[in-house]
Amino acid sequence: MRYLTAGESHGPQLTVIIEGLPSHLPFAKEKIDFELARRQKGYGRGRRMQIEKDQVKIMSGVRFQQTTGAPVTLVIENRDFTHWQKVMGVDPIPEEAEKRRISRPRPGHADLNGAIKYGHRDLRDVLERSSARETAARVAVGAVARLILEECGIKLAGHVLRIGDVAAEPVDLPLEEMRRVAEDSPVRCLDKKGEQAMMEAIDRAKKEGDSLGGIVEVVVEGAPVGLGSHVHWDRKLDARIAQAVVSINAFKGVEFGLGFSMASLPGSEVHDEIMWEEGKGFYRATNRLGGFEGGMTTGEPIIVRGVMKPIPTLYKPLKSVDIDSKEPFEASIERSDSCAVPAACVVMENVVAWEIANALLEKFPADTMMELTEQVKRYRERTAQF
Ligand SMILES: Cc1cc2nc3c(=O)[nH]c(=O)nc-3n(C[C@H](O)[C@H](O)[C@H](O)COP(=O)(O)O)c2cc1C
Ligand SMILES: C=C(O[C@@H]1CC(C(=O)O)=C[C@@H](OP(=O)(O)O)[C@H]1O)C(=O)O
Repeated sequence: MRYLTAGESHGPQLTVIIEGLPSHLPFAKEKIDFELARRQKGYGRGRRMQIEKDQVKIMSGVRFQQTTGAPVTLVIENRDFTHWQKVMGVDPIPEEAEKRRISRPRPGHADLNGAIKYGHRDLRDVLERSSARETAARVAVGAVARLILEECGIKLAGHVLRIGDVAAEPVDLPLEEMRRVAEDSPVRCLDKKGEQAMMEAIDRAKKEGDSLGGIVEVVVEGAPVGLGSHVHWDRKLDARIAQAVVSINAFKGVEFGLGFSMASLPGSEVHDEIMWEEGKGFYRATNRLGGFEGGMTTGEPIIVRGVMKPIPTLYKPLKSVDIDSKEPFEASIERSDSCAVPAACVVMENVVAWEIANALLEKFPADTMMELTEQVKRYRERTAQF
């Protein structure tokens, strides 16, 4: 499968085309809209989220609530466009565009590099596309992937482990419960004390005109052994997930299982001992590697964490240089998120879902969902007997 997204943050809409979906996938629009609504929530978001009400319009590839096998086109409207038509319409009004031209790049955003690379004198030509508004499109794609995973008995959930200097206490919950507790939390945190402290940290940062990043964890259960491959670098599924996670706006790092702490541990405290049981087949005694060996799933839960840097647009300005006058300035801004880690958690869940669904369809090529689910079922039976 593959997909493309298009659309600017303040343009009329985001558009997604997904190609390679099997036919007869029950296409539940309400489940896609549910994921989009989840992404809009979260403590620390700015005013833009009060304007948008993200929902997909299905424009192709679906009839009578099922995929046909043809490319699926989804559209998400930008309600804010009505306020930006003069500068974002196809026929912009030159005086208006000049009046609202941006020449002051923000440290930490794509503004300056993008302008130099693409030769723009209006930084809007960069920021419109580099905006994390695009993650709404990727969440819609991931939500479609989740529909496939659901049919194949694969589930996932995400939660926030850290915001700024506040770390959540470890809470061990079954996946469904984890999902429910995270959903009820304004910061998607499983630990109630941590949740409160995180919200206070966001309030403090906001008051000081600053922003916060954090750490998000996603857990996937039910992925069969052997998704991905050791035979070539670009077929390693952990590597693909890593790319997908670091491609989320402001994500700077990724780790699996014990992650970076593996560096200071001996092998005997990192590798997961192999066990075997009649009927169940092979399994690991522990899951310290987070579900991957050799770029392939082990059959244990996938545990992946991503780190998000603090939001670059600050009310407390950082020093920068105007691209026209070359004079230093301290930026002032209209609006921004102070912390988008809870929203980014939903984005991460969905980009991971896409990578797993894609790997599933590489291992079990299928034109129809019946072909896919049958292959997965037979393979699970075979691997239990291995
Ligand atoms: C859900 C989400 C919301 C974001 N909101 C903002 C925002 O309001 N203001 C901002 O400057 N950056 C925001 N960002 C981060 C920028 O989009 C990101 O830092 C920018 O595209 C530069 O890319 P990089 O940080 O990956 O280098 C957000 C990121 C995510 C995932
Ligand atoms: C629009 C979204 O996030 C935006 C991501 C973003 C950025 O620079 O990444 C900047 C802000 O945009 P605006 O300046 O219009 O308020 C966020 O609101 C969204 O998540 O849907």
